[in-house]
Amino acid sequence: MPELVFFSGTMDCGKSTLALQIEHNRSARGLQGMIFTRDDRAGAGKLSSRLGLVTDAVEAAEGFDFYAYLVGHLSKGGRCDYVIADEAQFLAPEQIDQLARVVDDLELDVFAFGITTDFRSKLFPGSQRLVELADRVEVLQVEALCWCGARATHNARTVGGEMVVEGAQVVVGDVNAGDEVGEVGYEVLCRRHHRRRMTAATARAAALSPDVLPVPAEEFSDRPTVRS
Ligand SMILES: Nc1ncnc2c1ncn2[C@@H]1O[C@H](COP(=O)(O)OP(=O)(O)O)[C@@H](O)[C@H]1O
Ligand SMILES: Cc1cn([C@H]2C[C@H](O)[C@@H](COP(=O)(O)O)O2)c(=O)[nH]c1=O
Repeated sequence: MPELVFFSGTMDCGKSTLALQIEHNRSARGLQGMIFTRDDRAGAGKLSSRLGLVTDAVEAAEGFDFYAYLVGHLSKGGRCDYVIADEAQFLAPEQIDQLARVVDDLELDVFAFGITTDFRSKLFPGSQRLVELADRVEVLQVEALCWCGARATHNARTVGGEMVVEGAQVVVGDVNAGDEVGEVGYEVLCRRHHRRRMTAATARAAALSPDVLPVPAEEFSDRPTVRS
């Protein structure tokens, strides 16, 4: 039975790499996939992984109709054995409905890849629809880590290294960026540090702050004794 599968995780957990691996393994067996993406960091019509691999893809911009596109392709004698859709969080809910229709009516597997929540830890509309419609939601196994070493579960947007909670939902960008003043970047965090808005940079700054350095004993002398 063909399936709609949503491969989900934080930024930088290997979603695009897995998309490229699925594509590689299937094409190695003579299957022909149709690859879609939207607003990849590498530019329009590209599906790229931080491991350095990149492939051409059809840019599924706003208003793009997946079902109509694939019906058009097949009816012109084109071949398509499966579908890959990367950066699926950016798709509109109607486009996810079209992908479900591709599975049900065209009987093609659809593998969608994307982050579930935005920098405010709110669902992207496309990801919400995928959770609602997918036959399976697969959380990626290679876990991205928070600076504290815990599993990263949330995506933070940073400006000058500090986490921000205001701004447009969609701002294309990357992790390991945003350290310069005014520069937007992203950082994956565990929930605890996302809630506390504590990024690697602010944690580092706090650790260096005189407030948390060991305080000489005489400075405590005028403080009341804490009873246990
Ligand atoms: N230099 C590197 N060596 C080994 N693995 C790397 C390197 N750079 C990135 N990676 C791996 O690639 C993952 C990011 O892959 P990518 O497919 O771009 O992520 P996503 O699409 O989920 O944002 C990282 O979590 C890491 O496991
Ligand atoms: C959290 C968050 C992310 N984005 C953007 C930033 C990147 O361009 C993509 C995620 O790509 P990845 O391959 O998963 O790293 O999404 C955004 O626009 N808004 C956000 O809140």
